[in-house]
Amino acid sequence: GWGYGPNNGPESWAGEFSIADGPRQSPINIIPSQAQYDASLKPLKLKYDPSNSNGILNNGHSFQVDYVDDGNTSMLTAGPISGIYRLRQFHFHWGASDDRGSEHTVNGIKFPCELHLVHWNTKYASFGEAAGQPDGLAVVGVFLKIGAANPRLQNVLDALNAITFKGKQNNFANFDPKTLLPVSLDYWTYDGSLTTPPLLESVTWIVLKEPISVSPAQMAKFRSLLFTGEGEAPCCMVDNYRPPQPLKGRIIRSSFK
Ligand SMILES: NS(=O)(=O)c1ccc(O)c(NC(=O)NCCCCO)c1
Ligand SMILES: [Zn+2]
Repeated sequence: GWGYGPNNGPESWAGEFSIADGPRQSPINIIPSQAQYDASLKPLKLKYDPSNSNGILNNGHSFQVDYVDDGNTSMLTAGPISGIYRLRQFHFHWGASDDRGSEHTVNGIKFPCELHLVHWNTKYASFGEAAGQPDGLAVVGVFLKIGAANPRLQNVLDALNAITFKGKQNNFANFDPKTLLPVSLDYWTYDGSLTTPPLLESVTWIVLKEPISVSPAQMAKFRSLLFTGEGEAPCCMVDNYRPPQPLKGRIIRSSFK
């Protein structure tokens, strides 16, 4: 199956997923000077209920924290979207070293890690249905930048010891993902896709301008995970990022001047 290795990585995904060469693929390189300020863009409204957190899973590509999404208790509204989008999960992408790891880049700069908070449009009946619709998903992307240790990350990182191997999951209760957001919710937004197969072109991307901090020691915790399952030859879960894709005429809008 697809992955991030030399034989099954992003350069090979078009073989099985032809949309990989589609018109609205993600991630992209964001050039702030070329983004268009849109005064009609509203501030993001995020309302999360920590009691909805429903476990942490090593899915063999990243790890994700899943949320109960059978009600409108954890949701994203306003910003560039209309209607209510429910939080489904959050996950990260990171590098083998601090000089790479993010999926979106800014003026060609790679960050060591990128957080994705995944939401789906409640005009559809489920995440799965929404994922196939052009306005089905909204993902908030947050860059992590090397600096002081981030205490907000620590609960998540401490939970990784129990999910080293692909397929491992554990309880992860009462976590408010709002605590992972930076002070400013200024954002860039554009129409894009899932950054992993099936690469569906159903994502309104909302990338925050302000990064959050992560220390080198905390980055090492991300890199302690494995792509591989128990009993398999171990392969470190690192460099699980897709590089930037062609913009193909898309406009990036900014919520800020
Ligand atoms: N990186 S992303 O654009 O925010 C993103 C958000 C939600 C997703 O569902 C995926 N991709 C996905 O689920 N692929 C199926 C198997 C993956 C592991 O089971 C990617
Ligand atoms: Zn992602």
